[in-house]
Amino acid sequence: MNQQLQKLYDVARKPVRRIIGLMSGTSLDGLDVALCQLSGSGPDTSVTLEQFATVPYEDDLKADIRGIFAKRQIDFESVCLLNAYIGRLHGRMVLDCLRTWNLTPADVDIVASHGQTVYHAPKSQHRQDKFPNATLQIGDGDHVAATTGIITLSDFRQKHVAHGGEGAPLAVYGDYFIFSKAGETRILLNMGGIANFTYLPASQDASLVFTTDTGPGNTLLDAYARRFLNQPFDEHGRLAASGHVNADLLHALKESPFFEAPFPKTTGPEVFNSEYVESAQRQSGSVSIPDADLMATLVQFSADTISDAIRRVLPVDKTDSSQQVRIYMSGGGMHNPALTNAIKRQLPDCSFGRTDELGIDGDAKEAVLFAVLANETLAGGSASFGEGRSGVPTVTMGKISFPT
Ligand SMILES: Nc1ncnc2c1ncn2[C@@H]1O[C@H](COP(=O)(O)OP(=O)(O)OP(=O)(O)O)[C@@H](O)[C@H]1O
Ligand SMILES: CC(=O)N[C@H]1[C@@H]2OC[C@@H](O2)[C@@H](O)[C@@H]1O[C@H](C)C(=O)O
Repeated sequence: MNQQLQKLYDVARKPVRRIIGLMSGTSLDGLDVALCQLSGSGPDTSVTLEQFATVPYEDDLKADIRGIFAKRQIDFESVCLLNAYIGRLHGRMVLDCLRTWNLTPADVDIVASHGQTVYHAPKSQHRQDKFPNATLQIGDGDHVAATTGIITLSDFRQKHVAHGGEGAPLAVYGDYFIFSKAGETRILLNMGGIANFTYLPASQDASLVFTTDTGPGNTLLDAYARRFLNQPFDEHGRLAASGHVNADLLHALKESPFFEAPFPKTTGPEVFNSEYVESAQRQSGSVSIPDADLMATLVQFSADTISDAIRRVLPVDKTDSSQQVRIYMSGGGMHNPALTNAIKRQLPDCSFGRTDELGIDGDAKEAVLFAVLANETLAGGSASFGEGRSGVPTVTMGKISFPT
């Protein structure tokens, strides 16, 4: 037998596994590296976050990725080169983190690598009958495995698509196992480039849980922070806080059919980008509003569409205290008070916290998710999310790369 297969078998049978989860999201800020200890599987999964780091991307890498990111027409050679380059780079970033943490690759069982999403095209968006839902992540797992010497699971989204899903959001598969609690309805709200939430009812009924994207989180705010401030983001939402919401523009921004579509659904910067904003500005006669007003309106747009989506799952009876809902925030948007305060104003019946209070640093949550998905593929696989449910297929995800 191939010795690597034996190793994989041994890892799957270990009582406790050490898995490094890697996530590089739509914000292109860097690679999130989460060293996790995992035991059990399915609803019995237990995860401890041992170490976490975000390794920032250099400006030239950001520019290279932006050259192909979420664009319909690109230089195809760049995709080919970046696929190998990002895989090797992520591998080297893992090695750097391990050195900082005084660990060696031999101390780690598995790397779980999301890669870099470069294009996301659910059928609702591409609207071409003969093609299924589609999504593409690059940064090939063989390069991560060969660079680190650690068995790597990668490309988690394709199996989801193969079973009729949109390849995202996958958060439900981790959130349900780690964060659901009998007797408390929880909403796990992640505000990255795109915002999404997982609904975890107090009943813990697996057939009711789901994750859905809600629309833009920070992606439009970042695009205009680069333009207006020459900064990667509007620190603490200061520019937004100094402006006024333009009601006509806000109304035009909310016109996309995405917001009316049923859950679960996904989107990306392929739809919500500066062309989208410019078109809404033309439509609403707000092309020359001050920079601060545009930023304030974009924050309100993210906050309203997040709150509107969450409101759809809130219990109707507000007087029943057992039905109170707590929202646990994660992702970079939780650091932007202009955004979080606007959401809190829209959802006065909910209480708010961060996933940190549940033991997982909100900045690390998505990287931890991929460690949990890898754990499930190796050691679990029997948990069901309700047969035949649209958008939440019962599958395990990730392709296996041996280092040699
Ligand atoms: N101090 C801050 N003030 C304002 N915004 C912030 C701050 N810190 C982080 N952010 C926002 O968070 C973003 C990074 O968020 P995160 O790392 O969660 O995104 P991501 O993982 O790339 O996105 P996605 O979940 O869509 O893949 C930044 O680009 C910025 O918009
Ligand atoms: C295609 C893709 O990369 N989608 C990301 C993105 O970032 C946030 C949101 O859009 C979410 O749907 C997803 O990532 C998280 C980790 C998920 O799958 O749950």
